[in-house]
Amino acid sequence: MAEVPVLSVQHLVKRFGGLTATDDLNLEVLPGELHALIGPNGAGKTTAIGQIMGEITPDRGRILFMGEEVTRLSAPARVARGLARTFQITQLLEDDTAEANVALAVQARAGHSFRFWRDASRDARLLEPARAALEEAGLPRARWALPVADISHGERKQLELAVALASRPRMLLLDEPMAGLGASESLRMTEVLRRLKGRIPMLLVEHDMDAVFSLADRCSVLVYGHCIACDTPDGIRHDPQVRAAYLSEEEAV
Ligand SMILES: Nc1ncnc2c1ncn2[C@@H]1O[C@H](COP(=O)(O)OP(=O)(O)OP(=O)(O)O)[C@@H](O)[C@H]1O
Repeated sequence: MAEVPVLSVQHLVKRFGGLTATDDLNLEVLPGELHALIGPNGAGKTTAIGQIMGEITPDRGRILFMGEEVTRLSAPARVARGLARTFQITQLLEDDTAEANVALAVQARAGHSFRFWRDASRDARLLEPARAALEEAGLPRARWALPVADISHGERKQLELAVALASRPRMLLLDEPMAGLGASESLRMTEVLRRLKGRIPMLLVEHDMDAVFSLADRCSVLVYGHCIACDTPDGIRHDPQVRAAYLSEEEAV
């Protein structure tokens, strides 16, 4: 029997006025798969993630998560089902410590049972899973107690990954985790994602082609909101249509 995809996007359409940002998009992420979503600037990658998370309402089409339709569910309801995302521009509480940011995310997942705990950063029941998530995201221990404002851009990206992991997701949507990182920070993030690979299915939006080609099981290529190819990294690298539309233009291969 064929595997049920973790995520299935079917004939998705989203228009902003006269602009079709998502144009009959079909996409499947299989269990354990790291699936990259690539394409030129403005191709509609972030808009696709927004619709999968329930932050943007599609005009047409369906989204299935774990075989169940979620198209009309709210974003919090999708998070409760196990979807989590990171952002292109990090969204963290600057004055709180790295650890407290993750502890708050654990608290949010725990919901009502922690309603009366005011200080998430002091509760062992929150700190333990928070530290496990920080470990998984590869943030060095020495940085955990620092305010977010005092850590580097690369460390923020790792922290944001830890925040997403704190909700114990069944699937991760990563919107440009390497954006703004230097070469060594990108390599570190690539290694972190490689360690997560296989355990959590991931949809990775990323412009860093070295990272994409070394991590992805399959890549979908988006151009003007439409998927023009879905293949293994090797297949994508040698696809003439993809090279013409995207890769050769960016001199990525
Ligand atoms: N809220 C909005 N209102 C109007 N147009 C929008 C809105 N959000 C996105 N767009 C447009 O939709 C298109 C797709 O944008 P999107 O941010 O999804 O692309 P992207 O592939 O993620 O780009 P990048 O790689 O630069 O992040 C762009 O032309 C963008 O200007």
